[in-house]
Amino acid sequence: RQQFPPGPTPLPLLGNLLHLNFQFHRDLLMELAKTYGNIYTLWFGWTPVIILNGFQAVKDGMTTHPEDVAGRMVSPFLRAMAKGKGILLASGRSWKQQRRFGIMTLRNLGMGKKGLEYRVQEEAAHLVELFRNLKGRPMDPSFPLFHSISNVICAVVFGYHFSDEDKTFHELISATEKIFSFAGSFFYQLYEILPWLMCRLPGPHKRVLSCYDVLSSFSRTEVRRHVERGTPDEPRDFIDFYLAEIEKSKDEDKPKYDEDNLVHVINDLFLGGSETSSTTLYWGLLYMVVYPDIQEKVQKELDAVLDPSQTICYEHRKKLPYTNAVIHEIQRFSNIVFVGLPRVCVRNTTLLGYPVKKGTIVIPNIASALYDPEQWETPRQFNPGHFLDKEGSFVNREAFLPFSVGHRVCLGEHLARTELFIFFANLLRAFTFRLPDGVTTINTEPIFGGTLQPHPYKVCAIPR
Ligand code: HEM
Repeated sequence: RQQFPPGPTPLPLLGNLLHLNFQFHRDLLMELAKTYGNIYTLWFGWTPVIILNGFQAVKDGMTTHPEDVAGRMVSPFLRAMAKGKGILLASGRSWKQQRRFGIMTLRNLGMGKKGLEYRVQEEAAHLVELFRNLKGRPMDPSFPLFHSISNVICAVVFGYHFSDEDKTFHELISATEKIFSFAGSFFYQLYEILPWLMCRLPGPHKRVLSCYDVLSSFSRTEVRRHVERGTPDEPRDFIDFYLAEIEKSKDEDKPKYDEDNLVHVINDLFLGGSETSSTTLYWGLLYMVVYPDIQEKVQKELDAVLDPSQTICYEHRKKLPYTNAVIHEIQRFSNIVFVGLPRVCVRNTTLLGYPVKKGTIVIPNIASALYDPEQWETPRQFNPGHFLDKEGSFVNREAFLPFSVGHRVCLGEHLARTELFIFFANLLRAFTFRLPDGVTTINTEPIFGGTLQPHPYKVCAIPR
């Protein structure tokens, strides 16, 4: 223990798990920093985990020696799921290659008339139509949001999008939801501590592994379909680009690209790209209902700047500082990825002055940056003013790190920002969101899972 930054005394076998009530709760982690400082150690059973707390510690820890902390923790459960392949749960050379290829291909797909932005606009228009057909009747927007956002990634990766009724699509969405809600649960923790036992026992962990297999077998079928169709002259979607790369690298000694990796990259894009943006928008509509004055101010700005039928582009954010500030505040305040994804040191290094050995797990507590009292005027209040100066112009804030920071910063950040802006602006231009008649209270506390989710709620989308 003496080799590590300080921390609460661990118990034999369980370490600090009792302290933590078997979960990494953002507020508890921030509370512990008051006693042990902005870098401290917790024991997860026999495994030490270093926590970085507060904007400065998260930023310095992830960017001073970014290469050294770029490994991903591949715990027994995550290994059983993705086998260290793809991007999200991979490390080392393979991760670097897959990530670089993913970024480059998303950039290529972003260009041209029918690029990523066009896909987002198309899905946002479809969602507006769907809400309009409800004619202001109460509805839970969670599923339609999830559907539209994951259809963006489907169009990009598979080259087509699913209809509202498609059975396969419903299966994929349900599998994704189950995977996310399992993360961090009691059985998940148990699997991490006793993998040799849990992998032999039935239970929710086995059902979630089958959900991941549902995703993988769908991705595999799509890859096969593309292979049978043959490589087109002009690649049309992510799979076309990747298959062309497999062809190019097949004569190398150690080919960098293969179908197995492709399946896991597709899963990562689907998992990373659907739940996150749609949950943020789900929070966004909830906050608009809770703060009708903010909703009204956004609508006034949209009406003043945009024609009613004008297609909304990401570029419009520059003329819509208040709307842009509200979207940033939705992301900051909802803090959906709460403590962030654990990293692993890939070599011996130093972290904020402490020597740290290769293989040590580090958690950059993103919530502590987004709620850092030294960085934000009113960290625990929903306040779009955090992103506005005295003249009402938009200001970027360094401590705004919902996509994390360093070498593993979110690969879909640009796509996510485009989605949030275009969906939010389209929805608020077309509708006023309010609670159904007779409903007077709404719960704004999060449910802890793979991401922080709002409690299910209903709203009426009243056409404007
Ligand atoms: C509001 C939306 C989103 C948020 C808040 C978010 C947040 C994050 C965070 C915090 C990480 C972990 C970074 C780290 O390890 O330090 C991450 C990784 C990742 N995200 Fe996102 N993300 C969002 C949307 C997306 C989208 C739309 C895509 C797909 C195009 C995506 C794909 C990924 C992938 C593949 C990784 C793994 C990167 C790696 O390990 O190298 N994300 N994201």
